[in-house]
Amino acid sequence: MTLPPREVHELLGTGSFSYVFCCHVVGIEDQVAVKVLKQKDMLPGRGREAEFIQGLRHPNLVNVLGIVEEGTLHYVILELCTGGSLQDVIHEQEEDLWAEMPAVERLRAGYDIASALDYIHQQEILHRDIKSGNAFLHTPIVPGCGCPTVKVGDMGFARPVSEFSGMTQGVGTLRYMAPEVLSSGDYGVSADIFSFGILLHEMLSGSIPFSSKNEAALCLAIMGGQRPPFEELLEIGHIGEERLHQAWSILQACWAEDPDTRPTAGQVAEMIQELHSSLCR
Ligand SMILES: Nc1ncnc2c1ncn2[C@@H]1O[C@H](COP(=O)(O)OP(=O)(O)OP(=O)(O)O)[C@@H](O)[C@H]1O
Repeated sequence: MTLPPREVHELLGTGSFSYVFCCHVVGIEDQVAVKVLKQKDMLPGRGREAEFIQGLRHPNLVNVLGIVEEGTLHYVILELCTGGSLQDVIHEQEEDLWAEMPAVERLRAGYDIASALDYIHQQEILHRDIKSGNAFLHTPIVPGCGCPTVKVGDMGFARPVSEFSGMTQGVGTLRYMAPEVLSSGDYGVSADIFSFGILLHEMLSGSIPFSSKNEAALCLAIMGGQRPPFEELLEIGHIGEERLHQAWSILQACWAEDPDTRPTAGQVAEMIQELHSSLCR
């Protein structure tokens, strides 16, 4: 399938591996994001794996609408998200809209990501790069109107999980990496749960995970059992002591040292939903 861009509107952003443009493409009415890859080998998945990724459909995923190889040009056609990444809105936007976002909405946003993870894990796919830079707001934040739908994107490192062998190649983003990924041992879907725990803490607290550490110190800290601090969670606002501790236990379960004791994405989604409902009462 080829879907050449019909009209290129604007550069949405650049990543380490790509340039992303807002475009109209032949055969799709809505505007899309076209991610032009700097290197061919960064195309998500290969062969059967690419089919896997294109077949994924979930309301909390940046759905992949096409993967195109045309001569020297390699690009991925994605659902367009106009609200920026969570990394942008939490740490980089001047308006500080995230600081105003109520705890209940931050939890809802966390639920969106856990639901997407639950779905891809059920399809036996491991994301391998869960972080705030890879979670996108479908539409921009409108002050006082809650958090727009969050969609998990960037499946560049995603791979199908084989029942019989765990992954051994450590990929992802250091500050979100599970200890077993850093130590290059076998890892599986529970490594995504660890990264999700770090991301959820970032969403609830508004703090950059392990902000002051250099790479070597960061590796040692994570492998030595260090995690983001409880005190930063107090930034979530007044949700009461019991709920604060409930949120803390969800985080601790996700980033447990032993991957086998971490909850599944479905269980995490349920725990977040329970806490969210108690805040809505
Ligand atoms: N679906 C999308 N809709 C709108 N903008 C997008 C979309 N996907 C990516 N972008 C924009 O393009 C930028 C780069 O995308 P992305 O982070 O996925 O690239 P990458 O090459 O995988 O880089 P990195 O590994 O550094 O994150 C994002 O920060 C965002 O601004």
